[in-house]
Amino acid sequence: MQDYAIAPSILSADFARLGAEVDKVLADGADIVHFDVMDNHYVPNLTIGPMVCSALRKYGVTAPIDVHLMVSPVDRIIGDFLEAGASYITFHPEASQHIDRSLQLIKQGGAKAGLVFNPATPLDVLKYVMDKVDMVLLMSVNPGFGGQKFIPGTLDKLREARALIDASGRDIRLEIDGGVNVENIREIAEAGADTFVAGSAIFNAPDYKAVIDRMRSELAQVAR
Ligand SMILES: O=C(CO)[C@H](O)[C@H](O)COP(=O)(O)O
Ligand SMILES: [Fe+2]
Repeated sequence: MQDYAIAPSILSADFARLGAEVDKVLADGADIVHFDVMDNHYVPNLTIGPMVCSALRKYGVTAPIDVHLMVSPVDRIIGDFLEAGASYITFHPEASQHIDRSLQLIKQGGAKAGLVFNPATPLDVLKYVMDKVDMVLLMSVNPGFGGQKFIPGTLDKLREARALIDASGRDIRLEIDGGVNVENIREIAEAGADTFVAGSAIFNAPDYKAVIDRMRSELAQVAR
């Protein structure tokens, strides 16, 4: 059985009660905290930064924190997130002037590094940096907002990314972000994803555990 991970996006959590929300979703079975950083420049929205990541660590969160950077420029914020306790740091290749350098900054700081591909961004650059990547994140919505609808063409792109990752022989997670829910998670896993970001599907539901349990039972039925 594949090692599937469920990563609730705290973008849809109640920010006024963030520590309690993160505790709850982890106690309810989540594996990873997905942390969306938006700068109102690379994307048309503004969210949270390294101080909030650091506050979650001080509050006692020990689970992996998966920092999804939707910021430009990328490099000058990486050090702050390394200090703040990020486990994964991913960024969009369009937002970095030097993709290889940004990946190295993350890895030299002791975090895992990843690249994020928007729905219309080709995977081309991946082959040049495969040896430095620990995570590939495919966006299944245009970045900037939670609660959007999954773009179906992402399934073919997942299959393409899965083939590249398998051919590399490296231990690289394949994460999907945007519009993931109980109804589509199985099909997404069958296309090759192993890490599932879900914001509104979990945090907008009255019972987080019920949603996560249903996601896991869908994943247990994935055809291999
Ligand atoms: O990166 C993101 C948006 O840019 C979010 O992680 C994503 O949209 C999650 O929210 P939802 O599951 O509601 O689509
Ligand atoms: Fe995200």
